[in-house]
Amino acid sequence: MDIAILSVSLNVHSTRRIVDEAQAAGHYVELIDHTKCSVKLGEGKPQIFFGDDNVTDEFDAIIPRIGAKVTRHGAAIVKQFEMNNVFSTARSLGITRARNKVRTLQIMARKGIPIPETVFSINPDDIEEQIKLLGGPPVIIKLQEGTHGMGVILAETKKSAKSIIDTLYKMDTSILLQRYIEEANGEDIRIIVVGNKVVASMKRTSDLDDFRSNVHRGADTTAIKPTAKEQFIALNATKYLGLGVAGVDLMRSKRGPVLIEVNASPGLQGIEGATGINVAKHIIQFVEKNGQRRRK
Ligand SMILES: Nc1ncnc2c1ncn2[C@@H]1O[C@H](COP(=O)(O)OP(=O)(O)OP(=O)(O)O)[C@@H](O)[C@H]1O
Repeated sequence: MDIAILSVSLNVHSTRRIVDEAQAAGHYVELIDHTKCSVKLGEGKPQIFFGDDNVTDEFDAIIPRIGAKVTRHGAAIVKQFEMNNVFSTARSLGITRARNKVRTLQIMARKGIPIPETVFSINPDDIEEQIKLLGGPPVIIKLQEGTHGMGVILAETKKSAKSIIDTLYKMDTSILLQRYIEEANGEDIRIIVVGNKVVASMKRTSDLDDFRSNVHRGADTTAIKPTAKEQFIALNATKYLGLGVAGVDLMRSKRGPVLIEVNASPGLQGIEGATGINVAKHIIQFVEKNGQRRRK
């Protein structure tokens, strides 16, 4: 097959892993930097260019690894490949939905997937009420589009919560407020779903002096077998968002597992290291099953 990885650089570990596994399986694989792609619409079939190269009909499948900073343009490029009937491991709608935590949680709430008690608002006159809706402090304050744990704040008192929330509202920053799941003890669970199957799972445990369990924040990782309920949540969340490949983050709260967020381009280094599972190979096998080989 001819496969394009949509990623900004081959120096990204996860991109490299996917390229290596695709080549090992005998596929032709090309790195397409979506930030250097243009689309021409108008007369005839829409054309996709990578620099000067017309890549409209070059690939049987694409694997998007769209970073946080260029989600909108990246998703538009994915959409164009989709509209031209090229298989993608992530639908463009899924990429944009997963990018925004409020959007993700709204969809999960409608579908009955358990999530932490969450409030979103932009009203600075009503902050005490909003904190009360979560049962009072401590509360978690999150940027709607943060990554790697940046933009996740624990406010332990009403005073600090009020001043932080007020500042962020006045700076026109989109945030959400969440109950602090203290009982999780700084642990969360990352489940990797590939094509409707749970292929790998790990527990991430935060550093002693941090509540955030992101690998980028120095969390420890161990392989786990998720419970049947956790697997159910991960598989359904991925399906509802429209993603073929996803990293689903859960926390174990006192009322059971709750979904924190879904990542459309999950990092592979942490999970492959913790579990010894070749996740990149699973992704390539998923592409082999679903990509339409073009007639040349
Ligand atoms: N409601 C909460 N209660 C307690 N801890 C939380 C809560 N929400 C998030 N955390 C902690 O903060 C970490 C980062 O949160 P979250 O995953 O929402 O942010 P992120 O910046 O999008 O991270 P990533 O880029 O890895 O997905 C989580 O891994 C978890 O350890």
